[in-house]
Amino acid sequence: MSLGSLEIGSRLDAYLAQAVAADQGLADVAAVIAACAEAAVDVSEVIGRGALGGGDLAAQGEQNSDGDVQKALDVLAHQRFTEALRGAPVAEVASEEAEGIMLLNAGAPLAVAIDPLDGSSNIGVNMAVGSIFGIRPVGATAENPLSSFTSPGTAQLAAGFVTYGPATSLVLTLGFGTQIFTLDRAERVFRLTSPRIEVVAAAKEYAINASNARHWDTPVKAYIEDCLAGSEGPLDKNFNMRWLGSLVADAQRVLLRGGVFLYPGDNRKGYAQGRLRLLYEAAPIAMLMEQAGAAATDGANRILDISATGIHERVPLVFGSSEDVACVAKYYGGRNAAAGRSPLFGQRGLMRS
Ligand SMILES: O=P(O)(O)OC[C@H]1O[C@](O)(COP(=O)(O)O)[C@@H](O)[C@@H]1O
Ligand SMILES: [Mg+2]
Ligand SMILES: [Mg+2]
Repeated sequence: MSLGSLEIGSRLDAYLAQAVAADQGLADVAAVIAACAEAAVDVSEVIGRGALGGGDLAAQGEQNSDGDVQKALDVLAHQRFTEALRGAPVAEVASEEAEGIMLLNAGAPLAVAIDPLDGSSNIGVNMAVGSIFGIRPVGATAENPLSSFTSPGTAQLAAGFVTYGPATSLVLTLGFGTQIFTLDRAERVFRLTSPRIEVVAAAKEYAINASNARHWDTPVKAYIEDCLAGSEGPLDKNFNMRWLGSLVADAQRVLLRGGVFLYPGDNRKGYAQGRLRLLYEAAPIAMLMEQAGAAATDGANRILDISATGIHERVPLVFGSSEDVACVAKYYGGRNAAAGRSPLFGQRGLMRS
């Protein structure tokens, strides 16, 4: 489907109506997106009031499924999103903030994986956070709700994330390109502001939490060492580095400016598969990236081809400009960018350690 005559500034509901008019099969998906958008407007208002809201959004509570301490805003966003999804054609929800699969409307056709509040370490310091969702058909085995979530990311019908930053934006795909909508706060509606994102094939910016450098595996150490070498190294370009501590904000920058994001597996206890979760972080972001001409891999496999076996499963995640991601994948394959230097990992100081 193409966007037809929709203009910049069109409301999200008009966009969804046009999608449904072109393909009736998208009606349920559109209803779920509208529910997520409604919840996002409420969450955005709470975040926008900040300390004036009367409560401490960073107040710590219980541990979630992953062992992270939940903050008040994690819980509030989880409640608001699941409440909105209850009013949509959703049978099952896999949320970061709930241990098991939540059963909503029996017999409904869709299942949703959500990270209600992404970038939790930014709560309370007035920095960007977000919400991420991936929408899938309910699995073949109704008695086994997990079956809705064990198909590969290619089964997703739509995916999106909301960034609560200086502006609140909704980055969305229904499988025909990636669009960005911006929240019109006065009217409490999202309006189309970027009809078709096209990520540049290569850029000079990478994002990684460098404080973990000593724990990285050889391919990641080699790649980052070569980034740091700039134009004097095999990659032959000078890089900039950004790490916002919020996957959605880093992903939005990559969509708009290109570059590469890495959260690899590392040698810390519990981090063999990195930190990010396949169902409600990596798979939705991967769909948005691919729909914008970018790529996402775990180093060896396309993220969208990977199937989860549990709802909170982690996966090493590298995404961004297609040539940059392909370059990182070469390092994982034991080669680096410099022709004739393979196998290379004994040649450079960092790699000999
Ligand atoms: O603190 P670290 O290890 O740099 O991890 C940061 C990453 O963790 C996350 O905060 C994980 O998401 P949650 O906040 O939803 O748990 C990402 O948004 C971010 O990219
Ligand atoms: Mg997250
Ligand atoms: Mg979260």
